[in-house]
Amino acid sequence: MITVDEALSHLFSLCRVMPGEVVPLVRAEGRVLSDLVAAQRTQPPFPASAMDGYAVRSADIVPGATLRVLAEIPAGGAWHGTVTAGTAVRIFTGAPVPEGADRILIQEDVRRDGDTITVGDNLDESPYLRPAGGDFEVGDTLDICRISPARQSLLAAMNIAHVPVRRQPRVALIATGDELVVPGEAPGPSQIVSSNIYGVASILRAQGALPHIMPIARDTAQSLSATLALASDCDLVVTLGGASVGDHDVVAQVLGGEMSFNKVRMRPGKPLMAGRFQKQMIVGLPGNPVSALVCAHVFLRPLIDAMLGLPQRALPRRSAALSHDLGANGGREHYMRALVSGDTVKVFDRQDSSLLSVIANANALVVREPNAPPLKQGARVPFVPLSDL
Ligand SMILES: Nc1nc2c(c(=O)[nH]1)N[C@H]1C(S)=C(S)[C@@H](COP(=O)(O)OP(=O)(O)OC[C@H]3O[C@@H](n4cnc5c(N)ncnc54)[C@H](O)[C@@H]3O)O[C@H]1N2
Ligand code: MOO
Repeated sequence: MITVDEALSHLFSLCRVMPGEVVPLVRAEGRVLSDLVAAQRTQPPFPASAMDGYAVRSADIVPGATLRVLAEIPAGGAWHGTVTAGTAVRIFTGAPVPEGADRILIQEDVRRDGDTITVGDNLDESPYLRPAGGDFEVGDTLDICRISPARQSLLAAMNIAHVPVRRQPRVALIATGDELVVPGEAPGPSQIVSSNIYGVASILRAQGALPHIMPIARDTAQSLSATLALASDCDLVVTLGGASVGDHDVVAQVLGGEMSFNKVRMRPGKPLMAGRFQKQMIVGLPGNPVSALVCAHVFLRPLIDAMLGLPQRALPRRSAALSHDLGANGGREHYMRALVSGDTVKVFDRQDSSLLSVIANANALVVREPNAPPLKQGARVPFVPLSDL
């Protein structure tokens, strides 16, 4: 058995970075840049007013002073004169600040009477002037990253209408097992509803992949091979179940010999396997629903990031204080379903890898090293967040 870190390194070396494509800016959210992108313009392109008020010379601003208003500049407008001693220009937020002015006096601080303003006596001292290039300069770059909503707006402001991104990996998901039916179907007396695949698909989608749920493969080599053939145009195949040592664990039987590894010293998730089969990358997840979901977080999320050209690294960890004592760990790294609130974490009592109702209420996986000793309430433990906390 290999460690979780070793398994991740294998996954990174098995995968290939996706080719690039260009998408319209409106389609770029959540995608990953394939190249750094350079701003096509400077923002603001001119010194701009940050408030509605009057462009003035700060030397003129003393309580009670009167200034003559020369012109008016709305956002999008321009005035090519100069603000000289004793004058002001009416200006609005976002408009270019005229020559000579070094301060915007907000309109709340003046009294206007025809073409004259009188400076009030309780002044807001901020200059309210945004210098040209205060946000970014032409040629400034956005490095390779996932495009968040804010970055999408930044790209727009940089005047990037078409964005170079990595193609989204198409991931075929194949549930295996004679006991499975699809949700909505009437299960036979010894059948259950296939469940883990839907959560795994969501995890992949959130990471930027395009999951495709394939027909259920039955526990025969022929059925699995036929379903694998349907997935031949996918960038990654993920099987669920049939990975362990049983007589009917068909994934292990068909693919096992070809895999780079087929057991990881972790709990849940021991029967995880991965390799290349007929040139295609395959990851075999264990069938137990919680094992599949935990492995999707711990392995598939970093794998998808690596395929998208992002840094090869494990999920980031945080830490919190235990709200109770916790027993010693066994020989496998344990990813325990837990609930973090504020700076404390409660590890759920029931950790069986079949319990979807438990992981459904978890927002974190507390990570216990192999053979870790018992811990007292208040001890800090590392955890992997499963959702925004
Ligand atoms: N003698 C041993 N038995 C088992 C071992 C072992 O080392 N020696 N490992 C155990 C561990 S750990 C796990 S995890 C499971 C994983 O086995 P498989 O990957 O072969 O999964 P299956 O046997 O196909 O299924 C396990 C369990 O999960 C249910 N399942 C499967 N697919 C789905 C699905 N799509 N949706 C919902 N539930 C699913 C299946 O019915 C089984 O109950 O093996 C242990 N055994
Ligand atoms: O390793 Mo299994 O995934 O514990 O149930």
